[in-house]
Amino acid sequence: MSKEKIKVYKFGGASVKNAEAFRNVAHIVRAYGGERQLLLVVSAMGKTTNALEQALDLAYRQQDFEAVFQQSEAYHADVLQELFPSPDSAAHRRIKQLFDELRSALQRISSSDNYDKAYDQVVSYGELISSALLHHYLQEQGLSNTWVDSREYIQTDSTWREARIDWPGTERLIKRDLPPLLEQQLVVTQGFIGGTGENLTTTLGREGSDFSAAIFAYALDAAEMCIWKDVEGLLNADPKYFPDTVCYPEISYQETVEMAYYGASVIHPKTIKPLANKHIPLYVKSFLHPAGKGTRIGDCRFEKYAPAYIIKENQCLVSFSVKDFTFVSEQNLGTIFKALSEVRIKINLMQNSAISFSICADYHPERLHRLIGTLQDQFIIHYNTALTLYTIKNYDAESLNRVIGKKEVLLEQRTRTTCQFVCR
Ligand SMILES: Nc1ncnc2c1ncn2[C@@H]1O[C@H](COP(=O)(O)OP(=O)(O)O)[C@@H](O)[C@H]1O
Ligand SMILES: N[C@@H](CC(=O)OP(=O)(O)O)C(=O)O
Repeated sequence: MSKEKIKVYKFGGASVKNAEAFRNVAHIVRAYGGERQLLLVVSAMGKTTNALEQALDLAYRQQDFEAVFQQSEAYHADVLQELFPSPDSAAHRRIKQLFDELRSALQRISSSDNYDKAYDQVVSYGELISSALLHHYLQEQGLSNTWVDSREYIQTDSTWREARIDWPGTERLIKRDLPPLLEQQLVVTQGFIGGTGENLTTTLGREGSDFSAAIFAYALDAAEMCIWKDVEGLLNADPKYFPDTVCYPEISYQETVEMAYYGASVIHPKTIKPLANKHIPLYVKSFLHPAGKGTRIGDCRFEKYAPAYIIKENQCLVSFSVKDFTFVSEQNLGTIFKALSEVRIKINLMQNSAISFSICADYHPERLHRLIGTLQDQFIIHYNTALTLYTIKNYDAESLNRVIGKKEVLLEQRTRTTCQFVCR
């Protein structure tokens, strides 16, 4: 069978948050996935990744992580119990084994370990557990499938927590093994995680499962990919902030990548490039209303899109001034960029004047203090926190007024199509 027939479905945390959600996944796979070879990429259940981060923090500080661990274990046990009433099923044994491994991993952590490396070894269990559950549940429902360990396929370097993909190696391994498996039956694998040449686990960045699915779709030359979400499709704003959103029936890769880059959290920003490079359409659909049309993202072009509103909270605005009133030079900027990269602060917006340079970034107190420590001898540094970055794409007077109104604007930037405001 041709590879053109392969389809990749990604199910995020919200779509596997309880037993009912797992039943719904089985329904979607049966009702909509049938005519093609299907790869399922799944994230950790509900808010499991946050819980594992909390357990890791406690373990790293040599504090008691048992309560957090047991809460997560009990959450999974409830779902397991509802899906597999018999306690001696293979699913129960496998999940118990994974939680035992996770507890040992947490117990082994010492405060002298590399935190980011330990993070990847621990937090990856969320996806290992959810994918094992999905594998057993689909199996039990008569949907035969193979569980595949994505760490053996998504090959990365050891940039812990934000691993970089070895594209040729990853593509070779996926192409070698997965098409024959997919010809036989469904394949279930994990989002978010990869592996190094030394068989250590890495993660691809928070919310990275969309990206994982796109990597598989790319390497498989899939016919299409679909991410199943709790919204109707790609909307012109997050419905958690705006009551009257509109859903784009069709939108271009470029428009989408820009929205994701500016912070539309519905799609991980790295997802689009691999798909666009191979012209693989991406569907965003609702797992709550799977028969809905959703959004098709692809090679299309429209003159006029509805204004899109993107909100990024918990921002900080940092300004660097040169101490002796000389201009901010390329050399100074080079020093600042190098320090930002070292402490892993990503710039969301930047602006310079004659003697100062400002950036807006997600607020990570510990990273910011390390940055200040590195640069305070050379620059006068001021910062504000608790700010919000508003981006309006395809703006007009009405949309600007709607969002900014009487807010206090600390920094503003406009192009012909996009407006950005950092507000208190
Ligand atoms: N432009 C947008 N269109 C649709 N949803 C958006 C948009 N911007 C932000 N969101 C938010 O993204 C959420 C879905 O993404 P996410 O929670 O990451 O899904 P999952 O983790 O299940 O994959 C929605 O519930 C919605 O609040
Ligand atoms: N579980 C990871 C990866 C991920 O992509 O999750 P989700 O698909 O639920 O956003 C996270 O929470 O970051």
